[in-house]
Amino acid sequence: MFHAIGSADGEEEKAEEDCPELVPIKTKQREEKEETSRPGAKIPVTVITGYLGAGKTTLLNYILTEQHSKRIAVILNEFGEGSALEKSLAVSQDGELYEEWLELRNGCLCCSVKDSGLKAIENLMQKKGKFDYILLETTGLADPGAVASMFWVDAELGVDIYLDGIITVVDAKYGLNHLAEEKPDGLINEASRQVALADIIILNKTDLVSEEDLSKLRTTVRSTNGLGKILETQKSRVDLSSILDLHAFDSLSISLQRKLQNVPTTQPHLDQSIITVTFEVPGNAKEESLNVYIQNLLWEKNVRNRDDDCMEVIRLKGLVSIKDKPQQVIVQGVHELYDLEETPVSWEDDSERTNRLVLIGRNLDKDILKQLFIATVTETENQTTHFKEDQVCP
Ligand SMILES: Nc1nc2c(ncn2[C@@H]2O[C@H](COP(=O)(O)OP(=O)(O)OP(=O)(O)O)[C@@H](O)[C@H]2O)c(=O)[nH]1
Ligand SMILES: [Zn+2]
Repeated sequence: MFHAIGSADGEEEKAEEDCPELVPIKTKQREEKEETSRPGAKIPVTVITGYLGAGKTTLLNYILTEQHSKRIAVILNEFGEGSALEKSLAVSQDGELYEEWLELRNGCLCCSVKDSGLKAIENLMQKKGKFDYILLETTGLADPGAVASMFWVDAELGVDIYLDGIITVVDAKYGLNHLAEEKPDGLINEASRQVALADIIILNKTDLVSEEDLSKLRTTVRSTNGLGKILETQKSRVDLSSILDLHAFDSLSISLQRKLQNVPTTQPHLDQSIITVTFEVPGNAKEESLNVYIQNLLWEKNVRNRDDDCMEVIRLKGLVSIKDKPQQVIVQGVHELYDLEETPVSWEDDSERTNRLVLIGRNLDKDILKQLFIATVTETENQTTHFKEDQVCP
């Protein structure tokens, strides 16, 4: 795991008292299940994000109340203003609001937290054996990158859990407005950031829009994130198997190569919008050179496009060939964090070795990014004038 100094410190320490103790409602059936859970197995965490009111809690409530065979621990974000559903979930037998772990009839656990989900997860991990999956809802304005980074950086958590994927719920009616919103400071708006980071994008509330409007939204979302899978729902009713166990961040995603091959470079659909860029460069890269390439983009931020705007990479995914490594290597990046991980798959022969990268972000120029990567593989000087070592972007 590589991360820039000072990049992804969590806002921990706050939610200690939010999730004190589990309400014990033990059943015989549950105890039998506990015995069957494998000791030492890592628990997947799926982060659920999406703009205010998009349908995140609706999705979690659906999962909490539906009958399924999974034992899922759900961490809801702070109670929204007057959301009846959220409150009803958190009401105890004597009608008082609780902020603690509740064990539900279908095997799920539930908790609501105020600030960072990190403490809640630490508390939750003490109840190991009672669940096999964690779903975490972020607040509507959250940058899911920060939440996702938390699972990468926190080594103590890392031994028990892993980030399975990021789901972004988009409001079909207001999603386009949210995506087009211009921030006065020129920063990328939250809605776009959330879509850019997603492995799964759920276009929810399709009952409220015409097929024409839905199609516009679909096109815009696709142009932002060419990699994520798009699902369409009403009341966030989605087949659980299509959103869980994605292994989006680890080397178990063996189908990654095939998946990456089908990702096209997209055209911007909104001013200043985020796009997806993909390219392939044959050959091997030295590990150090590859690190420099990625770090220039994610840390140094000294790569610019033709208009001299800084390239901002939000998500990076790729399959690369590293010199002297027989196995294919996955590269994953979220904001300033990235990771290189060997897959169990070996390159068959040298002629097959290639690097395929997918970058999602703003001001990206495919030709420049590719040219810089070719220089990385061939170990030639950076010919491009768009690489400015001494000019760091704000
Ligand atoms: N018409 C319609 N309404 C929906 C649908 N899904 C959710 N809603 C409603 O939209 C409102 C917001 O849903 P929530 O699930 O609370 O949204 P959220 O993303 O958790 O919202 P915050 O946590 O406040 O950011 C609720 O009143 C839901 O009942 C849908 O498919 N169609
Ligand atoms: Zn909510």
